[in-house]
Formats: sequence, C-alpha cells, structure tokens
Amino acid sequence: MTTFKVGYLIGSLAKESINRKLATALTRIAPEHLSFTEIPIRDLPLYSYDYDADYPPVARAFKDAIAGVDAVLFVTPEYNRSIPGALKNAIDWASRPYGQNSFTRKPSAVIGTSPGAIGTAVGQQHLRSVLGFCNSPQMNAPEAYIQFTPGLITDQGDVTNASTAEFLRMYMAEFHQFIVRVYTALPRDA
Ligand SMILES: Cc1cc2nc3c(=O)[nH]c(=O)nc-3n(C[C@H](O)[C@H](O)[C@H](O)COP(=O)(O)O)c2cc1C
Repeated sequence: MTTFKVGYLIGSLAKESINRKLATALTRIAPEHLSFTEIPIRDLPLYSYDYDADYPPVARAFKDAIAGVDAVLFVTPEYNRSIPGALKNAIDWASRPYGQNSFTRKPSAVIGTSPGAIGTAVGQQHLRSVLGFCNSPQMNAPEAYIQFTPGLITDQGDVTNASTAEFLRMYMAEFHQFIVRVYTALPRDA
C-alpha cells in the first residue's frame, strides 16, 4: 500500500504547547501508511506581497515543504475565537505568490485542543474557511474538538484516557482513508 507524506503544522509557538502534545500523540497513533514531518512556522517573518518576487530562504523552504507533502494536518489552538496569527501568517506565505498557491488540491485536516469546553471549535471553523479559499480539499468528518485536562497527553504523546486515545486513532484512520480517496479520484500527477 502507498505511504502518504503528511506535513503537520502546529499553530502554537509555546514551549509547553498542549497542541504540540496532541500532534505528537497523533503521529504515534496514526496508521502505518502515513509518514509525518513537522513543517515549522516559528521562524517565518510577517508576510507581505513585497516579498513575492523574491521569497526569503526561510519562507521558500516553508513553501517548498508544503508543496512536497501529500497532505497537511493542522493541529492548532484557538486564540480569541480564531486561529493564532502565526498560523495565519504561515498559510499566507504558502498561498502566494498569486497563481502559486501550495495548498491547491492538497488534502488537509484540522484538529485542536484547548482547556475550554468547546475545544477550539470556533477557531477551527475560521481555519476551514481559510483553507476553503486556498482550495484545499478538507476532511469534513470526523470533527475533533479535544478538551484538554491536565495529564491527558504526556510530552511523549501518550494519551492517558482510553476513550480519547481510541477517538484519536479513529480520527487518523479516517484521515488516511480521506487521503486515499482524494488521490484515487485524482492521481498526484494529474
Ligand atoms: C492570546 C490567547 C487567546 C486565547 N483564546 C482562547 C479562545 O478563544 N478559546 C479557547 O478555548 N482558549 C483560548 N486561549 C487559551 C488556550 O486554549 C490555552 O492557552 C492553550 O494552552 C493554547 O494551546 P497551546 O498550549 O497549544 O498554545 C487563549 C490563549 C491565549 C494565549
């Protein structure tokens, strides 16, 4: 069976990010036919179209990394009921210059965790809207709004609650199937 390359973006820059813990858990729990690479957003300068004629190396590398994977997984906190500015900035870099949008036809999925009861639901809706404009086919379901409680996921990505672990396993299995369906309908070189 084909192995698909998944690049994952973590929306948080925080050292103790709970979304980083979630991302680690997802890469560990995922089906074996997905391989994972983090695509870091931390060092990107703020985007301006003044750079379009000549991207700085860090932004070029970021854009190339998005272009080089088969699918993208967004693991992000919700900031003020939206996505963190750093993540939006990263998406803007990859989406430009005009006509060279790296997200076009690139399957994606969105997930996030927060201590709040609705577990990033509003932020994820904003992200889905952005990705829709960027022409990324998105996994619609299952949705995953993970309420983080202390110790739910260790730094090493161990999920300590059995039903949460099972849900995350199912979520990643569905993401794998979604990627397979996208590329079955439309081969990568089409
Ligand atoms: C600027 C800021 C805005 C926040 N806004 C929200 C919010 O809208 N909804 C929410 O559930 N949590 C919100 N939080 C709390 C975050 O969910 C919490 O800090 C969480 O740990 C962030 O994820 P991270 O650890 O991966 O960065 C906010 C935190 C910050 C720093």
